[in-house]
Amino acid sequence: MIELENVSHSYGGSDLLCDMSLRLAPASFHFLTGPSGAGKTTFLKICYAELQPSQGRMRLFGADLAGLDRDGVARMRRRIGVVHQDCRFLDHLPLSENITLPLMAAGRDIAAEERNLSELMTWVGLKAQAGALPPQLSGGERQRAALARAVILSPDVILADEPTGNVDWEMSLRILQLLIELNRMGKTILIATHDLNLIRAAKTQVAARVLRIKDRQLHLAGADL
Ligand SMILES: Nc1ncnc2c1ncn2[C@@H]1O[C@H](COP(=O)(O)OP(=O)(O)OP(=O)(O)O)[C@@H](O)[C@H]1O
Repeated sequence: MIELENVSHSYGGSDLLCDMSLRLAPASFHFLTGPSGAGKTTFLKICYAELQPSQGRMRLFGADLAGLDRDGVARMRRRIGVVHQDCRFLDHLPLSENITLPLMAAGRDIAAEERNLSELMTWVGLKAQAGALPPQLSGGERQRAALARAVILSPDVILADEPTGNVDWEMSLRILQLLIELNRMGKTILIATHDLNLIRAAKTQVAARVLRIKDRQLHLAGADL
């Protein structure tokens, strides 16, 4: 699904990520952890081709990114749903319109997707909030809405950057459960998080691999987590 080969990244000449290789297999479940500022968001941006690494090779769904034109990259990116750390809603648009924005961007007929939207809003428990504006939502509602938007195009891979960052434990477990359900439907999941308890909770239900960024390197964490 996503393959990084000897990928490194620097900002302004200062090394952040060094020589990282990773292969996310279909229907796999991964966590990415590491201290604040270690480069987790940067790593995710490379994975969904928002950022081109300073060095190394990237393959999305078997295609080498270096050989794709802009349209080709955009096509590959549509197969990846992203839950951003800050949710990134347009505050003047109702929630339902925020969630359908990726459909518009992909040139799909929104009217034909009404049932899809309705099922998705029910799935994330936000049917009653469809007409609300993003600033009127709680943190947990925003995170679930961001997840709904990330999956509206039925992506093969979901990348989530701190999807439980600002919510209590009960809501964290609810969001985790949604991601586990997506994985059981065959989606590949990569979650960046600081929350080791969340990782422990997931490991009771799925065979999750835990990656850690430490000293600019990517490590596979042991079972001692
Ligand atoms: N566009 C940028 N230009 C320059 N430096 C950047 C840029 N984006 C991030 N950085 C720096 O790279 C480092 C890693 O940032 P990043 O957001 O990837 O870390 P993170 O592990 O996700 O952090 P956190 O857990 O706090 O969200 C930070 O020192 C940050 O200031």
